[in-house]
Amino acid sequence: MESGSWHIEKRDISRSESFGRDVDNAPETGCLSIVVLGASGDLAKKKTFPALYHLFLQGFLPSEEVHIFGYARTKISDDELRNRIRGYLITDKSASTEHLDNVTKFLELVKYVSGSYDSEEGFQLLDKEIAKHELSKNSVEGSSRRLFYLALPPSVYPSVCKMIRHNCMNKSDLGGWTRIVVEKPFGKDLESAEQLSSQIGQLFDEPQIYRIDHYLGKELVQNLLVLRFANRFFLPLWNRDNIDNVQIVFREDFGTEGRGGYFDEYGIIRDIIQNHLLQVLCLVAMEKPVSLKPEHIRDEKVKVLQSVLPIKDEEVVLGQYEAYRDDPTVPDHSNTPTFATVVLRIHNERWEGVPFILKAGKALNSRKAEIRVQFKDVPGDIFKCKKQGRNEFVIRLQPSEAMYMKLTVKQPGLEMLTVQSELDLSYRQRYQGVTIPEAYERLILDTIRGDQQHFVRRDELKAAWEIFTPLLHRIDDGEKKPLPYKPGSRGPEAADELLAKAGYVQTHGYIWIPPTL
Ligand SMILES: NC(=O)C1=CN([C@@H]2O[C@H](COP(=O)(O)OP(=O)(O)OC[C@H]3O[C@@H](n4cnc5c(N)ncnc54)[C@H](OP(=O)(O)O)[C@@H]3O)[C@@H](O)[C@H]2O)C=CC1
Ligand SMILES: O=C1O[C@H](COP(=O)(O)O)[C@@H](O)[C@H](O)[C@H]1O
Repeated sequence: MESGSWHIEKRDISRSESFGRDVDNAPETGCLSIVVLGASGDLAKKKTFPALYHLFLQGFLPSEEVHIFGYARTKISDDELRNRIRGYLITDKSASTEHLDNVTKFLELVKYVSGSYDSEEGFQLLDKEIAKHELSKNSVEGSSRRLFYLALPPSVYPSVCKMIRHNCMNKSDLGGWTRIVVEKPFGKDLESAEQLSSQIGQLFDEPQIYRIDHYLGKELVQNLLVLRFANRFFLPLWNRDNIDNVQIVFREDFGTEGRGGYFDEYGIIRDIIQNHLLQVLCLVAMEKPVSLKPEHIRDEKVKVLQSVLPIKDEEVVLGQYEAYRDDPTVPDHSNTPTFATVVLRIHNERWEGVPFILKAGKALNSRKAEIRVQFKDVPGDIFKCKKQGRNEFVIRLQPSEAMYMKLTVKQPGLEMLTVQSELDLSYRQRYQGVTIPEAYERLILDTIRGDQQHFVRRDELKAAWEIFTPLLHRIDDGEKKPLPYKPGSRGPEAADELLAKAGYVQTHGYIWIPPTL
């Protein structure tokens, strides 16, 4: 099979082979209604509907049980919504007839309901449509499952949740369920996030709320626990005695591209660092959980977050790319950072003194996300090879998923010379023909299965906002200003200087090249 193409493999939705999944959650069948609120938006068309399509293809959304509803204010017909979605599912003009047929079958499951986010009428109509579908599938009252995916700006979460609670709940607690999925950014600071949490918490119980962070659905992020706790050689090395510094990096080689209005309100720290990168940090730094049960894992993540010390001003570099303000939806005097490097310090026995450097930026020179663990120098270096670089363990989240270990070896030949090389596990090469699922696909499947392991718990979210709120307020008040940088560059030079000050030693003359097949 070609790499990147889809395995069309019918699977039993209730069959769960993953570790750590609660047995209580096991077989879940019955009529399933998936409602995408904000169906007219960017996330819905780019991520949510394509993820649902791929789940459908693999047999996780059987047409005899499932119906998908799009809901938004825009007045369009079922067919107009279907055509919009079709455009994102069929990108290739030479798509096979099988692919076209599959898309058509999938789109037959999709219906559109138009209504506002704060009026009963729209949601009553939605409820009527869901009930009609449930009836047509002979669902017994109380055994139907309703999943509401809020692909919406957070400002409308409270009213939408209220409308769902009052008008669209699964009719009985016997059997079925009602769950809601909420997107980030969940709030703008500690106070607003807590307020949002209380508002939603009054309407839904915590097990019904799925706070999605799509980085938790990425293959190599999901691999972190296995890597750390199922491999003997990482156990003794993963601490302050051996590790000098850790970098968690997100780079994009494009700017805010049509999302300037949204982005300017949030900035790179709220968009990427406070959620995606911090979640990755938790998995890199946490202690071994008692088991793989979601609550055990999330307990350990919260402990890491609560051990993070207040961020020091001198350990932050902000940037804003030139031309960012050319976007007509961005104010002329915007102080919003599109780049940030922030050093976090974890005050516990394992990590005292080890900087965790979180770096994220838009309009940079490349697109990639990775974790770079740099080890300390070898004591008593008889080969005098320190200059060639330190050992590093790199986990490349995207693109070209890989993990590689940079190490020093003898240069092949007659001379006793050392050289930097790597032990390389590149997924495309090692797992040829294996399709790596999209993060959203995995996470939506988890919500259907009732698995909260890869979702953010309320106390986790609170601890995350506690770390960044003071810095965010200083930026919002204009006390801390971003430095300009050229689009297509590495970001402000001051960020590299901060990296060096934090202890990162760059290996010159060595570049890892992903192997080609
Ligand atoms: N787009 C992306 O790549 C990502 C987005 N997210 C998050 O997902 C959520 C949705 O994002 P996205 O799809 O980009 O957002 P959009 O701005 O595209 O909004 C989605 C839909 O919500 C409705 N809407 C927009 N603004 C308002 C408003 N002020 N009041 C009421 N309704 C409004 C519109 O539908 P209508 O007018 O038809 O009702 C729109 O089609 C957000 O929380 C975002 O942060 C998370 C990760 C990535
Ligand atoms: O959440 C977001 O993520 C995307 C990047 O996601 P990725 O999976 O492509 O790495 C980012 O572009 C967007 O600004 C942000 O809201």
